Amino acid sequence: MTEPKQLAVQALQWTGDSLKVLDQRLLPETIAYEDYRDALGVAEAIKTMRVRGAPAIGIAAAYGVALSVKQHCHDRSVNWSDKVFADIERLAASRPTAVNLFWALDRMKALLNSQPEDPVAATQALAVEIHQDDIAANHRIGELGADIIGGAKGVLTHCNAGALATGGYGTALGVIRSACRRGLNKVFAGETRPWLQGARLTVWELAQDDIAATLIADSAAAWLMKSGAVDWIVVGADRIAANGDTANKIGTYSLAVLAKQHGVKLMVAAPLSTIDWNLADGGGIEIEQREPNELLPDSYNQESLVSAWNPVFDVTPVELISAIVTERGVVLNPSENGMGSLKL
Ligand SMILES: CSC[C@H]1O[C@H](OP(=O)(O)O)[C@H](O)[C@@H]1O
Repeated sequence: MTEPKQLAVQALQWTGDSLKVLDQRLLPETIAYEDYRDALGVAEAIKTMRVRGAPAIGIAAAYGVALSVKQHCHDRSVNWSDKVFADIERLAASRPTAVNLFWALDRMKALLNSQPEDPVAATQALAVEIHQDDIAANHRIGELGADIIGGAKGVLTHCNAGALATGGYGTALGVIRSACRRGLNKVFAGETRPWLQGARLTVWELAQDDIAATLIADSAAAWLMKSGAVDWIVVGADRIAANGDTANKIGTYSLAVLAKQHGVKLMVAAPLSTIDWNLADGGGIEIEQREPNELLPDSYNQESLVSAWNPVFDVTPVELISAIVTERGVVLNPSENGMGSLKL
């Protein structure tokens, strides 16, 4: 079994005093990194989806806090931590659904409230730790997920839950990478309208690792399942409630309903930082609504009669999920077995 290689192109790179962010709006045609030195810039990079993907959003926010501390902590004229906590609120307001953002900010706030002797070094070290822990978690998730889907005829994934959405290696794509190293040779990716994370990011990312993927239109998923070509759907997550209900990219819920109809199993692959233990079920998950112009062709944008409804996540009830895979372990049939085995 060959060692997994780190994807050459990474969503985030910490330079020691700035955060380089790959602008994913430009992929796959253009690989361009932007350099951020303050929290406001990082918040904007998250809001505009230069960086996207639940774990990657959390990691970027952690670096944003470290940049804020570096920027403000030498300003002895005011209580510098007030400025940092104001920046933390701006980071928290960038996108609402991925709980990893708030999980990372809570860890940074707890560190700051402990009043470390060297807050610059301490916050940078924690941000790096969050980043590296995510990569390690993804490799573990990949292996545990591959143990389950081993021997699958084919796998369908949705959106991009890869190295581009995480610290590296990926969650759903981590499972696919690990399974491909064990012989999986049929991977399908949904285009994932309207932002096209599948068509622009997933098939491109997998190709960087010499993994061939077949792109399908989102509307072709049912016909693909009926053909018998796939026996698993593997996706990431943005927020998993305590009962296992899962928020993920819009279209995941319809894939789950279709999977049940066709005897296909659904796997959710996510680090523990994606589980919101404070939320009993998925009913309370805030679903991000993005601008209509991300969906509407430009020609319609001037037409007042034409509008667009653009929720960018949906919630899959736990009853439709066959396996939830985390770095701490796997829950099979979570609606029957519960999520307790994943809790500290
Ligand atoms: C590894 S989690 C990636 C997760 O985030 C994506 O959403 P977005 O591209 O809008 O940030 C999508 O839901 C993926 O499953």
